[in-house]
Amino acid sequence: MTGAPASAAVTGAPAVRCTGLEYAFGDAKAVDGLDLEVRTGEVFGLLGPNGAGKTTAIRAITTLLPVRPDMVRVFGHDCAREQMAVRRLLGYVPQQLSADANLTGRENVALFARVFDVPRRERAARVAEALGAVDLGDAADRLAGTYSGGMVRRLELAQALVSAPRLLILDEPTIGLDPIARDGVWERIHQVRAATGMTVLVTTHYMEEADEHCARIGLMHHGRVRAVGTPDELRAGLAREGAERAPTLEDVFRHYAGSALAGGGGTEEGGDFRDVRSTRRTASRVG
Ligand SMILES: Nc1ncnc2c1ncn2[C@@H]1O[C@H](COP(=O)(O)OP(=O)(O)OP(=O)(O)O)[C@@H](O)[C@H]1O
Repeated sequence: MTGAPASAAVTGAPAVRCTGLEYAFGDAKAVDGLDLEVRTGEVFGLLGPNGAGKTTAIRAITTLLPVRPDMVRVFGHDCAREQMAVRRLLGYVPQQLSADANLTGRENVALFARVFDVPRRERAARVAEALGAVDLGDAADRLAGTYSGGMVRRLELAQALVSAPRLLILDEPTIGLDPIARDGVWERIHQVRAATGMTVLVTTHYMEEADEHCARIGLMHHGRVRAVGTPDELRAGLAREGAERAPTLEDVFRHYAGSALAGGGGTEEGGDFRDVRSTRRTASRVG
């Protein structure tokens, strides 16, 4: 991938800083005093049960939901006052399907390149580069509607990467995928991150995925982060509280959220475009 764009105006600032972030839908507080810091260059996982407020927090960070000044900063830029500056630094893969089944992979990514203002003369090369980075070069000219579930997610990853973001935000990128397709998505994320130094903020229900792929994890429950640390720190923290046996991350989660998270799941092939659409519809209904 092309290297990250010029460094942020405010050097030394964390990739994301939320300070007392609140967001309510009517009377219902979806995010309720969230404090969160995502360090530059790390993969940070926001973990929590349905309704914990993960997606709402993510949408506030992406500037898709309005927030008050000084509640959320991205590389030092205030999400309330400097929305465009924030957006220029972001790549976002939402929970909802963002690829169009009736366009080819290349056309889907090209559309994002236009929306994100990739200079016209660089566009074709950047689109090809993004598709190559997620291993879709050979399938680039097929309709996305013919892709498997894993390919659809990788296509959405390419859409988010085409603008060479400094911060990639992924909302449950592997939901409904089989373990092989999940690994395929993560492999590409790690490759691009290693090449560009981009920061990754990801939400997931999958404990084992967070354990394996995230440098640090924030456990979210009822609109707030209840515990934060590396997976080892979180386990060690619970052990110090007198757990009878060596605690697992699942134990840590139960301790803070009082319930379990989802385990594995998905079909062997990672489903197809329609499966992805219906899994995510179901997921958003459940939420
Ligand atoms: N558009 C909306 N209108 C009203 N309430 C909403 C809306 N979006 C989310 N909520 C509510 O806000 C709370 C937090 O939802 P959110 O989607 O942020 O949680 P989540 O942790 O992302 O859950 P999931 O894992 O299911 O995606 C929930 O109680 C949810 O029902």
